[in-house]
Amino acid sequence: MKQPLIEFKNVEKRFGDTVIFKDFNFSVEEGEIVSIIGPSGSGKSTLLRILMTLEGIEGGVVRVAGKPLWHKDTDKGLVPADEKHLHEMRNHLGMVFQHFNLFPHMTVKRNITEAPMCVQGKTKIEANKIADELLELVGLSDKADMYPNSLSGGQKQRVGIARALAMQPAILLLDEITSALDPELVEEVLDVIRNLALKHSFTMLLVTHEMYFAREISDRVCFFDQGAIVEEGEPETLFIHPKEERTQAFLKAYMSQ
Ligand SMILES: Nc1ncnc2c1ncn2[C@@H]1O[C@H](COP(=O)(O)OP(=O)(O)OP(=O)(O)O)[C@@H](O)[C@H]1O
Repeated sequence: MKQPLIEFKNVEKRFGDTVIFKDFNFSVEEGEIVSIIGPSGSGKSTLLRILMTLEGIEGGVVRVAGKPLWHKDTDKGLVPADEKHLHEMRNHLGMVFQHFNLFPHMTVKRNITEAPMCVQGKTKIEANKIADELLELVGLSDKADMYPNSLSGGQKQRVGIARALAMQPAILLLDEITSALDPELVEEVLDVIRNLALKHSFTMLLVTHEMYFAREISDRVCFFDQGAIVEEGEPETLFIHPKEERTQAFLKAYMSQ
């Protein structure tokens, strides 16, 4: 059987005494576009942060491309896989953050070429070629030599997407990428993601509050509450005929906004 690209198995995650995930199971197959929706504080961002090993776990297994991110040590409990292995895993994942996280002292182009050169050992010529193609993809070829602080929020986020794609990841993780934007800038960013989904068949895992967008582009939508998937399914089924009361109440509140 084909391995999922991402797999959480019986995962436990706590912050101090607060349990975020208990016996949590979740997976994403290659080629799938999965959206996670749900109320604030339900653990959606934590899920992505665990994948990026920005957060640890207390139990269970998280696998990326079939390989675990942590292993068990008899004295220390769960410890991250060695740096070489994590480095390899991170190459499978590209993350776009809510607040862009661009390097302010680097030009747009350098923001995109930095990781391919420093992490993947690409030459400047190779990295520049990738950056030029990606800047074209996100419609910002004319901004290559500008610095992030001279761009609009929507343009910054499009650079954020290009930067994540520059590492040629197998999956793109998108953490509420439009929630820090003024409403008139949201569509230009969503258009880039639409294009990736429709024309490039990219595997994606999105945490989003953009319900209409999740419904439009996802293969599967998961409604998350209190660290658990309450309900999941194809968007048309989940959005039109949610079974669970919690899903119904959440969608009613969000879709009427
Ligand atoms: N570093 C941390 N230390 C302690 N608690 C944390 C930490 N990070 C997150 N939490 C808590 O974990 C819970 C889940 O947070 P998370 O950010 O994953 O939720 P979310 O569903 O993404 O919320 P939102 O939609 O508001 O971004 C929240 O109760 C949050 O306060």
